[in-house]
Amino acid sequence: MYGAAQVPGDLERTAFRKAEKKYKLYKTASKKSRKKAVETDLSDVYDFKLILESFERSGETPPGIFKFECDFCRPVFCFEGRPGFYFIPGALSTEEQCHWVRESLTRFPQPPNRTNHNAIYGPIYNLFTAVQNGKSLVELKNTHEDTGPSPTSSNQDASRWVFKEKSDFSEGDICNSIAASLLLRKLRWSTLGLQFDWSKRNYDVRLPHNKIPDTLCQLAKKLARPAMSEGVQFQPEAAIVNYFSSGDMLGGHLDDMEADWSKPIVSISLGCKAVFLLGGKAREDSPAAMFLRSGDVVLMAGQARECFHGIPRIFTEEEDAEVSSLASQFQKPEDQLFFAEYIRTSRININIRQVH
Ligand SMILES: O=C(O)CCC(=O)C(=O)O
Ligand SMILES: [Fe+2]
Repeated sequence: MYGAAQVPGDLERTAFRKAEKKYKLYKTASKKSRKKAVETDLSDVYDFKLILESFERSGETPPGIFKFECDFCRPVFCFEGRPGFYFIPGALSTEEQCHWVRESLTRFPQPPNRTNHNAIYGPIYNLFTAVQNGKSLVELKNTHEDTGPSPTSSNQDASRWVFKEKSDFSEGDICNSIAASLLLRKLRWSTLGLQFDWSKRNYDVRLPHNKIPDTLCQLAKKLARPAMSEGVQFQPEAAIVNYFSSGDMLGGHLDDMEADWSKPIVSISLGCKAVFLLGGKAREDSPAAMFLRSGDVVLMAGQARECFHGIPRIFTEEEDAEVSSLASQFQKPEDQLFFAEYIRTSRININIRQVH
């Protein structure tokens, strides 16, 4: 799925790679002033917010795009010549977006769900609470000390990582420490339901897991409807949550580890605006670029499942991110400000899959 082996020379030459280079973030080299994003030519990027507004005014769509006829409660758009790809602009209300941002930062990274931090620290419980309380994850030298249930249970004889307040430890007692706020910044993915094993690039059904939360399951079933055949229901079994901060990208890839490609991947965008590339079945095919905003939903089913896609860019500068109205919802009570602070410069993508 991600980072499949490529010959560097070939990679540079493909149309997909060219588009990635065109849209990725470049910063000015200036040492004196704050580094700024170099301006990107975004004139070829489809903007479904504008397409929706114009459709609501005139009933018309731009060349190459049509409104998909279905009984979904919001307009769904498709590209001519790209079957199986559906774009639902503004599918989630601001309230729903807030809810899923909270869940993505609090509940989704909780064990037995795994995150990119597992490999280094073992399972970490209550990361977001630790951020709110200004804690650090510290590696204790003396592992005989009884500190109660450890956030890491993987290896009792080796080091133990526990959250502590700065005032609770002296540098001599510990080997290493990392601020919880930094761990949250470095959170890159979490997996829900059946656990995806990145090293084997497959689902490992033997790994302990919880079912996808019921509310997410219900939402995904509803959102999947435009891409489902009559009388068939989407069965969410796994989800990957991607967390992006400034400069992060998701390289062109296929999601091909699910058994039935007629079933869609339901992909929800939250937070900062991004550019999404939808390519063809080969990396040599020119991709279409489109903005993804908070609340947008994309479905990829059937032939679209065979198409390379990726995120070359997220916009974290205030003037481009289009996230301030979402962030302003997290004002009260006081502890909600951590969500606002996070989402102002981050993007979260929840993509839900039927595995079998
Ligand atoms: O972040 C996105 O919108 C796309 C994510 C994606 O393609 C994936 O996780 O497979
Ligand atoms: Fe994907």
